[in-house]
Amino acid sequence: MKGESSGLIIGISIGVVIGVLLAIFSLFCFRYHRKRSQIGNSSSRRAATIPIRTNGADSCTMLSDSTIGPESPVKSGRNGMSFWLEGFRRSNVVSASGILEYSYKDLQKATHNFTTLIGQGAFGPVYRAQMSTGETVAVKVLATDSKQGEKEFQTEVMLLGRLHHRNLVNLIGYCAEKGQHMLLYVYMNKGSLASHLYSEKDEPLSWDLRVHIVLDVARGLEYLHDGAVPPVIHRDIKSSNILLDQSMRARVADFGLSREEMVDTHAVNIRGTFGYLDPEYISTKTFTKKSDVYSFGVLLFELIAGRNPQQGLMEYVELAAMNTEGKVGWEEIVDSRLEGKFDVQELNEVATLAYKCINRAPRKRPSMRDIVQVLSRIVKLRHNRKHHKNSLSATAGEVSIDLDHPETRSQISEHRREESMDSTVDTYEV
Ligand SMILES: Nc1ncnc2c1ncn2[C@@H]1O[C@H](COP(=O)(O)OP(=O)(O)OP(=O)(O)O)[C@@H](O)[C@H]1O
Repeated sequence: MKGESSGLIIGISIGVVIGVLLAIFSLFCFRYHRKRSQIGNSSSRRAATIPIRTNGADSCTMLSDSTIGPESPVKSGRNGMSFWLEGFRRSNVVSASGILEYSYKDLQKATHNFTTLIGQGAFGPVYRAQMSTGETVAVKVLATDSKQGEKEFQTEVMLLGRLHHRNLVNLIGYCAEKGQHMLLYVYMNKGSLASHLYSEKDEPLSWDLRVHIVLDVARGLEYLHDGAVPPVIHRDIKSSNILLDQSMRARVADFGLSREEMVDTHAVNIRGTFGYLDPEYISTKTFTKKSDVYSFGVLLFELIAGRNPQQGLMEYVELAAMNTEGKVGWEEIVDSRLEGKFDVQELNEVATLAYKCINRAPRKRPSMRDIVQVLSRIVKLRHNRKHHKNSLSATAGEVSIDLDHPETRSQISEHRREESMDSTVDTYEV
């Protein structure tokens, strides 16, 4: 009898242990499958929502974008299992939009307890963060007292999670913890275009570089207007929202004021920055792609004249246009820091384009696609001219070159930088 009851107890115990083990095993399987299907959904959602342009440039951009770091969901998402394990190791979670979520603790460490301030925007401070992977990123902390913070945050994560282009400052992660909202962006280590235009300590930007920069900006905007589905209007194009990377390639930043066209065509308040605002928008309160084109036109004139639009740039432009009828003779407004080193024909072509962008009638303004075509053509012609000149001097062949001379060395490195830019422009060509 005693033997029977102890046998029963042992049997029940074994049964319970097996049951518990089975339960743990099935829970593990369930979590594993759920995670995999989430990853699958997230990558298929990305594939469905990230627009692919007819020329394929953006799909290529997204996959080959050099700034997409090792933590990029795009890169990691290709291998669901390794991504899941990696995510676990780093304690980063993938949000619904496919953007990585970071913990407050990790960001606190990466910014040395938020002491690495690089700037202050309307929505709060921006810090440089050194991640444990070695990657440097910019962390924008949305001010907690900002009324628009919450909405802004949600809009940015949702929008930027699906927007990727080599000429946009792409969002790479976010943090929503301890009542704080933070956005992590690709770090642009040469700072803003505005700082280069107006800082005394920086070398003045050359004319050639200015044209490359506006072409980069135009491509970023063209993607937002014509590549993204639904289209995105930036709403705050200005020189402080154009950031430059190590090789002085430009990207459009700060989508704090971006809205999807279909969601918000009739904003109640005036948004944007004084000096860049489309007068038509101010009178009708309706923001369209052509309002971005207007701001882009102001930016073009800002680069030509090296003058701040908030300090009478457009009055200056209108005065010059009275003499030129908007077509030629724009030399008189050129930035004196260029010291006359610019191509007059290029200058007049860029200024004529800028003048069309700021036309009072929005329908008379070109589209961003038209603008990209005009600027690409200018750069391509310059490239051809240079090649022609180089081949002529090569055939002449009578110049002896001292490779050790410092001036020759600096000319060679400048030439290499231009060649690298020109070759990138060629791959951009529509
Ligand atoms: N990804 C980034 N990489 C490097 N620096 C950045 C980055 N993002 C922002 N910054 C710097 O941080 C500063 C603040 O940027 P932020 O975009 O918040 O505001 P802003 O564009 O200057 O002003 P506003 O908010 O009024 O548009 C700027 O000086 C900018 O140069």
